[in-house]
Amino acid sequence: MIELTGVTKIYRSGVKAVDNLSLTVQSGELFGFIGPNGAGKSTTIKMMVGLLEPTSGSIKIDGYDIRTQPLEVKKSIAYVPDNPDIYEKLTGIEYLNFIADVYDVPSHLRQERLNYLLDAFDMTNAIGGLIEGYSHGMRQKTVLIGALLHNPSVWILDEPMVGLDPRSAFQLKKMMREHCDQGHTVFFSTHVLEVAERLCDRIGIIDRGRLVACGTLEELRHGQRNESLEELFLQLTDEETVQGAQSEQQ
Ligand SMILES: Nc1ncnc2c1ncn2[C@@H]1O[C@H](COP(=O)(O)OP(=O)(O)OP(=O)(O)O)[C@@H](O)[C@H]1O
Repeated sequence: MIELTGVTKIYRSGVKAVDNLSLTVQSGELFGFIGPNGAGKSTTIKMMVGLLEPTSGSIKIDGYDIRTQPLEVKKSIAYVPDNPDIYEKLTGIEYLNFIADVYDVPSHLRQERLNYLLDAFDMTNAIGGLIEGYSHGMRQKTVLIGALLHNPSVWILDEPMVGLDPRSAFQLKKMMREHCDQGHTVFFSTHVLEVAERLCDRIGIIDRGRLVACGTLEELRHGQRNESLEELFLQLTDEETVQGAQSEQQ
């Protein structure tokens, strides 16, 4: 379960990247987080995983507060950043063993999970090679495998499908769904609205740091028409529409 309450982030530059964001993702839910470039998705995610400190507000993951119980949170989560920048001078398997050591994954479980994940992402043959020789997609898959190795309950993934080939993307989406069906939680950001539309139980739309909509697709449509998520997204994040609605309320 993920709980954000009144979370705001103002960077030193003065940019308010996230503005009083509150949302809850229940256990068993697959939650998609979408928004235009620069809307505040990665900033929100970095605060959820403890890489950035919120200016105000609180964040709890599986009941643990990221500010006061950061280690408990980090044991409970898988984090995949928006860019797979990893140690190039290691081989894939050296990197994964390093991550498994950091997370204290026992050796018998380590081998079992490695075999499963390497096979699932078609990386078994490549994992002995140096990361500097990997393509973007291979690096992304190595990061994903590392993030899932300690079998965390809450997956927090920043644009995880970028660079993945169709088979790997399919595999990841299947694993995300299965993880939630087992009662766990997945929160991921994406620009691919069709994926969010088809995969997610609920969707949050962030624009200029504010959560402008949150709910099931049906709820986002307000029960009115059969609008696609793309149409809803364009309406909700259109500057003129938003300004018009705001001035009507005043
Ligand atoms: N380290 C930083 N210092 C100052 N401002 C930042 C920093 N990182 C992000 N920002 C600003 O915060 C705002 C939100 O950025 P963020 O990266 O969270 O957006 P995003 O929704 O993830 O965007 P994208 O879809 O392009 O990845 C933007 O205005 C961005 O310029």
